[in-house]
Amino acid sequence: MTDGALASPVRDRVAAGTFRPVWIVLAAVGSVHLLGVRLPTTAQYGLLLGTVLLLGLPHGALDHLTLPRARDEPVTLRGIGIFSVAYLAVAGAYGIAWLVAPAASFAGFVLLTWFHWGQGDRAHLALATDAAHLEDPWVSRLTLLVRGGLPMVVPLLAFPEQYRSVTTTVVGLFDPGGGHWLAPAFDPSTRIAVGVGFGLATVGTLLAGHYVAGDRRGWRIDAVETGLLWAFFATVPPILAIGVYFAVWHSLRHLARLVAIDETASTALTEGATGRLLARVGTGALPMTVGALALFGAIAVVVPNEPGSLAGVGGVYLVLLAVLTLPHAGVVTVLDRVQRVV
Ligand SMILES: CC1=C(/C=C/C(C)=C/C=C/C(C)=C/C=O)C(C)(C)CCC1
Ligand SMILES: [Fe+2]
Repeated sequence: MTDGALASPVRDRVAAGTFRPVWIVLAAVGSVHLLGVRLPTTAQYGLLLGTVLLLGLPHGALDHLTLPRARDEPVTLRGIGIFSVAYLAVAGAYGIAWLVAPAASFAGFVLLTWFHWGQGDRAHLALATDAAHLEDPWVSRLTLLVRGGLPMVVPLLAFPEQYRSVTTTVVGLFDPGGGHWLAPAFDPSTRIAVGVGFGLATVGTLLAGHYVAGDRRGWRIDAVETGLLWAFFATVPPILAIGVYFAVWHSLRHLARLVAIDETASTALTEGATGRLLARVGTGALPMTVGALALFGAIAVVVPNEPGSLAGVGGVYLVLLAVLTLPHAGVVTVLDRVQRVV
């Protein structure tokens, strides 16, 4: 067990809710696609936009409460005020970067997500399982690299055209044709090299984990999930795949982590009081979710080229996620240290 592992009744509930049911959802979506079913792109964007309310935005809307709760410190109005100003300053600086250099900001967004989703998965493994293999610092870093890379790299290998179209749409909000210098990323030779490299990193990381900790349950869960995510992102078109993953994988795991450090919520969880649990999480996340929605509207107005389609609105949403994820990943990085995940 790692230092930060949760108390066991909470941990068992978190594990029960975040592993198997979510694997089933991904496997079901993947299987339907293997049978040849395809959702129209607008429906895929619609589902991605559903994460505005469905777990996605709300998962970051508790950031202002996260560190005080993790450190067992009181939440004060003054603390929230200072936190919010700093948070918006970081988000705002990244927003300006989007205006100045949209293509580089997009590339930065993919790398930021790679890091952040990797750190999220690593923490969940460390906290919800006996992931002894993560106690090795190199296996821990490599696991972040592999887990975060799955949603960012595998779609590039399997669905380069949709990847390119999302890139063009998002960058095009700022500068039509501005995604030009990202074009080499979509060349077959780049994709083959990235695919081989990432495949080797995946296998190498799992082997190294097995080597340092043996065939333990936490490692087996890691291996099963890594295989499942490879298959999922190789099968399901990325706008849809990322929408599903963002809600039921990344956000659900993060929210479960926050429930575990909130006594009111974790008591409701262990007592099976679902209504009370949802009310607690929902009321906590409501104000900042509303704030994020206002920012969504503001970005739609500020981008130089007004979004003229559902894809454009989806693009604005991705820019919103980008600017919010920078300070959010900062909070999670500190949380990882407080909970001794790293
Ligand atoms: C939709 C989509 C993409 C990127 C999505 C990203 C980067 C989402 C990030 C969300 C975050 C960081 C949420 C907060 O945790 C790709 C892979 C570029 C191409 C295909 C479709
Ligand atoms: Fe997150």
